[in-house]
Amino acid sequence: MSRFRSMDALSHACHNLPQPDNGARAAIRAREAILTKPQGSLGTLEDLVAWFGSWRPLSLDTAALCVFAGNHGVLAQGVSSWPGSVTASMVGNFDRGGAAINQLARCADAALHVIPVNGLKATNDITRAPALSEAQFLEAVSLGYDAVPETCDLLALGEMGIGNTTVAAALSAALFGGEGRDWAGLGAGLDESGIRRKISAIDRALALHGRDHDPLTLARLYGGWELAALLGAALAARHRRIPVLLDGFVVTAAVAPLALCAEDGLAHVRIAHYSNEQGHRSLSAKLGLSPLLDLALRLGEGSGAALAIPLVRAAIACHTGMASFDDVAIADGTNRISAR
Ligand SMILES: Cc1cc2ncn([C@H]3O[C@H](COP(=O)(O)O)[C@@H](O)[C@H]3O)c2cc1C
Ligand SMILES: O=C(O)c1cccnc1
Repeated sequence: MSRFRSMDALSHACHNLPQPDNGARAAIRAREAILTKPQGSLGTLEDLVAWFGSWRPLSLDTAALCVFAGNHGVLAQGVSSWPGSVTASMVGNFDRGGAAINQLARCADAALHVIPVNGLKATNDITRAPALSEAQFLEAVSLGYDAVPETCDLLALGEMGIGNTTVAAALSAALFGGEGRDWAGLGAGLDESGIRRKISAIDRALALHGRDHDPLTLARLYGGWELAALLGAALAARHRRIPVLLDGFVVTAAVAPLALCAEDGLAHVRIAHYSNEQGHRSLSAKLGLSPLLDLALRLGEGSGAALAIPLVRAAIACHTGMASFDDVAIADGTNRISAR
């Protein structure tokens, strides 16, 4: 039985969210100002620690990286240069430790959880029918919600699903406006004719389902198994006050409906990097979020999210480990460091 038994129950959970602790944030900002450095000189690290500390205490013992995998009926429209069987092959590769994400998770000291959704059986083709029924959508959101480890201080999110840049583009267009050509990118490597098929598939899906639905229904109509699970995981993290690092275009599109359900619905997330997938910059701008890194990645899997975990660790280490100007004055007797 799904945790969320109806769209209303899910909608209620998306509209009633814990809020950041603004007192904790202000205390962090105040301490930042007395640490032994010029004001503001740690830039985005100062923003990161204030963000993290508005959700939970400043220690990062356990980082978890959840990668959800799913397949897509829209592949029948020739929108990817890879067959759907590659999704299962890559899940096997993740399990054996041979993928990029295995190496990046290890470098980040993050526990990698790979979660195939619906036995990797595909959604409907969104050019012909809703991606998922309500029951299927609720099942996938619930699975994602329950996949977030009980004990983790930071959650990074990734995905694997051949064809999923097409459904992420369609969902982005449905949520924020525009056509296929505004949101379709190269995905895992498409040629000219492939891009034309992708744009056409997105436009036909938009014509079929329309945009005049609530954000969760749009996620159900256009998204897919792993996108719904990602939304559930981001929602669980919010309810448990766990900060979240999003990966690239697909993960950002998957959780974007939360931002439209409630003002500040994504206050607990940061986008880890600018993906080179076309559409990610506009999507980040629509959400009012500035990605942390710009490394020209266009992989998915959670690669960018894993790379940003050490930044959060670094931000917390500076804030908690640095001496204040008063500490220095006391330690060396008289020599207070001060501006002339
Ligand atoms: C070998 C391989 C490994 C990947 N790892 C992530 N993706 C990425 O590419 C897919 C999306 O691209 P599209 O929409 O064009 O199919 C997703 O699985 C995404 O995670 C991969 C793709 C391939 C082929
Ligand atoms: O940014 C992404 O999420 C992405 C980019 C290319 C391929 N798959 C995913």
